Parts: sequence; structure tokens; C-alpha cells
Amino acid sequence: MSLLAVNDLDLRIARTGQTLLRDVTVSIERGSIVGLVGESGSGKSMFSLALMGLLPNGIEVCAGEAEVAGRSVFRGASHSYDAAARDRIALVSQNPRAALNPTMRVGKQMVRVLRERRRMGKVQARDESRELLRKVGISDPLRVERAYPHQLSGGMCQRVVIAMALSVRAPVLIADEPTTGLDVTIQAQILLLLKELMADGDRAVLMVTHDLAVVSSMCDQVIILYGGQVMEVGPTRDIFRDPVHPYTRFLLESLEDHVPSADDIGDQVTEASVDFSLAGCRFAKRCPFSTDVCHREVPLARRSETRTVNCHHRGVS
Ligand SMILES: Nc1ncnc2c1ncn2[C@@H]1O[C@H](COP(=O)(O)OP(=O)(O)OP(=O)(O)O)[C@@H](O)[C@H]1O
Repeated sequence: MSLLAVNDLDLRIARTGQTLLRDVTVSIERGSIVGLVGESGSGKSMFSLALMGLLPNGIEVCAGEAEVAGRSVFRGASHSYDAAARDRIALVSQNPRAALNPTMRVGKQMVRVLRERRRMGKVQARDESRELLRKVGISDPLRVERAYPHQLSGGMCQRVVIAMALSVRAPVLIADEPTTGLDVTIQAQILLLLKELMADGDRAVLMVTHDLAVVSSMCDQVIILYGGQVMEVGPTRDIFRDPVHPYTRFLLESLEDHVPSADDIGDQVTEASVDFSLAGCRFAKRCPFSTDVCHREVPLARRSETRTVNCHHRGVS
């Protein structure tokens, strides 16, 4: 059974009617890490925020449904977000300092979460907090508990945020660019930590990233997003070995000479920003294979046993 199942999610800007995400479907099995990959502006964060019930004002779900651990989170435009879902989804975002309260010591924040969300007594919450901080690789939890977030490094703050995510025992973890802004060694440590935390097989992780190197080292499956539309979905190894969609090929070709950084991908997008008003395939304007139909009609999914490709011209065998 999928721990996270999102079907045909459409998000739009209420004022203009512009569609930001179109027919996005994501399914993650227990024990699995799925990468949601896309350039800047492709809609990765909007997808995470919709799942957390934290969409900015003026952006709304107009179709689609989401379930976590078999329970509905939202269904279509008419049903509002079920706030109880926040106990089932935890977010580790790219700005750990902003996720923590700057005016409260780390230990107090941890204890508060455990008391409120897991109904623990004070002493039990303090013991559990220390245990969780050790679990995320903090060898001196007493020092960290006494610190305010600004007294800790970015990597240490991210470990604390991951400990908080674990404290609510949510079965689904959304890691939204969790290593952005950290230096390379710390990035590797945080990714390793996330992988280790998956070892018990009880959780599912959605790894939201623009970084294909992160995907190749972390994810079992990958979803390639462009302009709010899914281009291709499949097992990471297969997609890296044999990309089918022209956009996936383009992304992987840019990896051949070097591992792209956020800046590289950002530059590409500024050159050819997404046309959200396009009726057909969002990639059509940049695609060397596009024909009239690509500009007119949304491509139907072509599926094999393991792969889905949304392209008028490229099928999977
Ligand atoms: N508050 C808002 N109102 C209207 N449109 C918005 C708002 N926030 C973001 N958008 C638009 O939604 C689209 C998707 O943005 P989103 O932040 O989800 O992209 P992303 O893939 O997460 O990018 P990045 O990697 O840069 O964070 C973009 O075109 C963006 O301009």
C-alpha cells in the first residue's frame, strides 16, 4: 500500500485562473524514497505546501486528491484540508533556522512538541528529546538543548529539524531541498542521516530537489516535473540509464560534463521561462521534437510496467 498517494492534483492561481500544477500524480510505498525533480519554478514547493495545507493565499487546489497512510488529506476543490494530516506528514525544509523558533532554546522547543503532539509528561519528553537528538547524530544533546537556533550551525539546525520531524512519528517525510545552503561535507552527512532513518522501512520520503546527483544517490524512484507538469516517472536507475522524455534527456545531458548546481539550472530557466498559459505540453516551446499537437493538447500518459512518459511522440516499450 502507498503511504503517500496523490492523484491528478491541479493547483491554480485563483485570481488569474493560471494552472501552476497540472495532473500531478505521486505514489510512495512504505520504505521508499521518491525524488520530485524540477528546475526552479517547476512547482516543487507548491506541491509540498499543498500536502502540508500551507499554500500561499490566492493559490488553491482545483482538482485532485491526496491520502496519507490510507486517510484522506484533501479531495478536490470542495473539501478543505484536513488539519489532522499534519500529524502524518512532517516537513524538513531548505531553511532549518526559519523552521525553528528563534526566541526559544532548542530543548524547550523539542519538549513542547513532544508534550503537545505525543502527550508526554515533562520528564519523559526531555528523555525522548535527548534520545532523538542522539539519533540524528548529535553527540552532545545537552549543549544543543541549551542553545538558541542562532548559536548553532546550519547543519546542526537541520539535524534538530529532522529530530522534530521524527518526534511526531509522521509516516511521511517531505524533505524539500534539505541540504541547500549547507557546505558539501555537511550536505553528505544530512543525506546519509535521512537514508539511515529510512532503514527501519516504516516511513516514506518525498525528496524535493533540483539536484540530480542527490536523486541518483538517494531515491528509488524519480518524478521529473517541468512547468507544473509531470514529464516522466520511473525507477531512478532506469531513468538515468535510459531517459525517454526529451526533457529528461536534456537534464541528464547537462549532467554528463559536470554535476549541475542550483545556479546552473536557475540560469537555464531564466533563459527560457515556463509558459503557464500553454494549453499543451509545457515543455513544447523548448523541445526540439515538438509539433503542432504538442502546443495544443496535453499529452496522455504512455506507460510500461515501470515507466510513465507524458509525451506525444515518445513512447516507452
Ligand atoms: N504566492 C504565489 N502566488 C502566485 N504564484 C506563485 C506564488 N508562489 C510561487 N508562485 C509561482 O508558482 C510556480 C511554482 O513555484 P514553486 O516555488 O513551487 O517552484 P519550485 O520548483 O519550488 O522552485 P524553487 O526550486 O526555485 O523553489 C512559479 O511559477 C512561481 O512563480
